[in-house]
Amino acid sequence: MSCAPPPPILRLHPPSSISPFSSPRRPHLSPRTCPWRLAAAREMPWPHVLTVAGSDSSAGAGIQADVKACAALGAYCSSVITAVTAQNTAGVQGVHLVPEELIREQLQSVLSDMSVDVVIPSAGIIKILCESLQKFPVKALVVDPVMVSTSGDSLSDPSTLTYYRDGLFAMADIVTPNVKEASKLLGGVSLHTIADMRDAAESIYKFGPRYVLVKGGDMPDSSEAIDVFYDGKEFVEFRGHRIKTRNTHGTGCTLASSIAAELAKGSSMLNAVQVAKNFVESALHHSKDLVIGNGPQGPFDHLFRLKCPPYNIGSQQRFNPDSLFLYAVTDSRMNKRWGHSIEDAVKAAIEGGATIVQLREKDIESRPFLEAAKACMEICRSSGVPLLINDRVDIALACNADGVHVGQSDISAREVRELLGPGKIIGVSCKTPAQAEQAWRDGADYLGCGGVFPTTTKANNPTLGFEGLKAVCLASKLPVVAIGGINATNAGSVMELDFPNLKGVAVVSALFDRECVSSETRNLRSILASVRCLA
Ligand SMILES: Nc1ncnc2c1ncn2[C@@H]1O[C@H](COP(=O)(O)OP(=O)(O)OP(=O)(O)O)[C@@H](O)[C@H]1O
Ligand SMILES: Cc1ncc(CO)c(N)n1
Ligand SMILES: [Mg+2]
Repeated sequence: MSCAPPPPILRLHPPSSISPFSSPRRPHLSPRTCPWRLAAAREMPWPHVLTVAGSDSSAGAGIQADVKACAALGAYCSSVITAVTAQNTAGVQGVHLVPEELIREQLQSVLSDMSVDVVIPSAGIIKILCESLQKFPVKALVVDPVMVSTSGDSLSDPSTLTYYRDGLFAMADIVTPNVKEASKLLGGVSLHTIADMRDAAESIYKFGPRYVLVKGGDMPDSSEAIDVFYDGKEFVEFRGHRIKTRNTHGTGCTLASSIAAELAKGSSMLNAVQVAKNFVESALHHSKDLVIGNGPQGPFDHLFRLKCPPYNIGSQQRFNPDSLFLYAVTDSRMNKRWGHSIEDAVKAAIEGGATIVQLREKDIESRPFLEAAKACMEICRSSGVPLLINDRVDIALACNADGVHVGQSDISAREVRELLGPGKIIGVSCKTPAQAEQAWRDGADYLGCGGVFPTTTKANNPTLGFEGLKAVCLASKLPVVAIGGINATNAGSVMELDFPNLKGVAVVSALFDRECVSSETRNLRSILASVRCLA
């Protein structure tokens, strides 16, 4: 149903895969002596975390957890081993430190060869670390002050405390003690309540890190797992469901390396912590009945998503908030009115330059809906445009859609995330800052905010106006797409609002309640582009 010659459309290319590199005997390199390094970095920057930590023979914590968590979240993880521990699901049986000279050599080997974004350092190597980071600066340091494991075993000698407090913390972007570690760092104060955790975060902040996260995984008698975040001014409580399982060995290491992976990928600190917390919770949920070892505390499966059907088919693109620029939302009644099939309407919207598509089909039976969704997936995949399904998680799972959009009365984003897993896009319709806050806590990727203008698409939908849109945008760190009554006449004025997280407009009738969907979309896209360039 093309009505005019199509102009070039936006194509989002999936990242290509990482190439193997570095033989074990390659000499130390410097960027000056290896020009191919710079060229490769420009073509394919790959998020890279270096963990400096101990090996855990049971492979649930330490280096092994870091490598698995980073792999699961799409970052490369190199490792400098500082200690070899003998441990299993019953506890820690032995710790043997690696000689300082060999730690120095490992650091030099990795940092001289690879572009590292984020380092997770350990205590006792501050001097060597400072020397290395002067030569090879990185974006961030995530310090997990490993002293006491969840099993209650000590993993460090008493001098470690001083190393952290008087050295490493001042260099850290974030430090992530558990409650027992926070207590030790503060001379043995007892931590029983959220208020105690806040006080502890405030006191630890004075040692010099930019952010503190006091983890509450080991707080007894709580139905929630609550971590307290402090940025020097404000506190944020990260609340998650407490998963009933024995398999919590390595949650702390996993949380720290997941934060590092997200920072390496370019996230802000708050988002990195939120993604990391959601990841740990999902991993525990999917591993709650796993039986590995005979002791009281087992490991969990970091790569749980490989076993979930939606993830093992092809490679998923990461969500790019810029794809919200021109968001086309279908409506079967409108398609019927104009004699368009869903597939034709989607094809035409993409031809016209839609950057993301949502199938919002309220009056269609499940089977024809799934068939149309599968056909639309093919169209969208081949154009690099993400396809989301409104509300119907079952349809999204069955057609392996890129995500789901839910409203306030649909199942929550947190539950959708449990079903879809961490790789999919989840959007939530929000009208208020409180709803936006909840969506962010539930692990949403973006917010749909409206109706900005009066609309006939949705009955009984209060109009928020620019003020309501502004309140939601300012209250949230998530990307926002404006929706409701947006058309060629008013779209420019929405984009002119220029809130940093307002990424685009979502449109139903101005695209689909028209004869020629592609030319309407093209026209709207050029209006948006005249106000704001797509980054
Ligand atoms: N049972 C659970 N259910 C959900 N989340 C949990 C659970 N246990 C821990 N967490 C979460 O895991 C993360 C790590 O917290 P925790 O306090 O267990 O760290 P840790 O004691 O340093 O871990 P470890 O020593 O086992 O590596 C936190 O975000 C915490 O809220
Ligand atoms: C090696 C190592 N590092 C960290 C932890 C904390 O869980 C552990 N148990 N083992
Ligand atoms: Mg713990």
